[in-house]
Amino acid sequence: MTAPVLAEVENVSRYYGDLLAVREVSFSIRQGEILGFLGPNGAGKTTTMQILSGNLAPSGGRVRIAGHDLLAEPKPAKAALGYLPEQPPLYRDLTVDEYLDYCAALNRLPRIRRRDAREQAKAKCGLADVGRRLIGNLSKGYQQRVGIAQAIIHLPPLVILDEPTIGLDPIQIREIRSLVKELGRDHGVILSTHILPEVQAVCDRVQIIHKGSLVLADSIDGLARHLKSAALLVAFRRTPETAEIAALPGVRGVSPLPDGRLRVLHEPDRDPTDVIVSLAAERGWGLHEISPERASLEQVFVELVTEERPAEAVA
Ligand SMILES: Nc1ncnc2c1ncn2[C@@H]1O[C@H](COP(=O)(O)OP(=O)(O)OP(=O)(O)O)[C@@H](O)[C@H]1O
Repeated sequence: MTAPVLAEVENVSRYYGDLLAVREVSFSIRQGEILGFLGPNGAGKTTTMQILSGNLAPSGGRVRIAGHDLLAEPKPAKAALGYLPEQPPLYRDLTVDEYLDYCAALNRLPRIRRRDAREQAKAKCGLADVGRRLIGNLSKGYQQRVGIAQAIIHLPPLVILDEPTIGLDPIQIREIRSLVKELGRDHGVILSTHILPEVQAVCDRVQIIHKGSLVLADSIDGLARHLKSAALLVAFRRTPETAEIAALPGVRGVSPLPDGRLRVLHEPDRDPTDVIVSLAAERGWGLHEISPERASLEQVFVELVTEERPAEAVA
């Protein structure tokens, strides 16, 4: 059975004055998915997250959360989502328990359920031992856990996290990422980030936003496959002069690698594999490896966001 759709975003745009910060963005997320919303600084991630969470009105388009239109039926729509903004709304002078009680009340949980909700959220976020500590005295990593706990205290099906690991040290980053992954078991999660390995480590799907437009929507594996590499890795038993390979049609350059292989850069639509294979047989080069080089996710990201793409290119 297909999991229910938790959020549907249709052609959402947002202007700030004359600046079109988000341009006709559409996507959806189902229960059990962790969707990475990836983009460089200023791409429009926070604006999109604020719109999705009902904190900012779109200039155009529509958002439905758990089947409820966010503008027409804000109460049930907002009850179905939890939101961790880029700047978590923490009160430094409250204890963790006091703050989470307050958040439970804000989310209109019946008084009788608040204590259980607080304890469950603390348990999920690794906060069981710090309920009586002042938030201001906690480490940044623990403060972020409190931020996540407030987002899930009312058990929303959808959780939206805007840059949850920003400003954390490497150990805290690892802990928060594994917490996000755990959240993905019970909730649909939208994770906004500018860090590609974060998406790789945590998400099932990715959407790349650049200058307000989605430039790619794919699975994590699909993202890696998305850009065909325009280079071959070639190994011979008797390596020819690089000039011989460099002279082949479509070849842009040849560079020897430290492990003895050659990296043959070629024009994307002129793969010289067949020519190299037959020449190697003819000239006795002893070809024993020839394979396309796989672009790393970093390369894919850089290529996608540094080239201008028409809107139709969005998957
Ligand atoms: N309140 C605002 N008024 C005017 N322009 C804004 C406002 N908020 C954001 N912008 C602009 O809109 C664009 C998108 O910003 P947004 O914060 O959504 O991007 P982002 O991808 O979240 O980046 P970052 O990670 O740096 O926050 C940027 O050019 C930004 O300067």
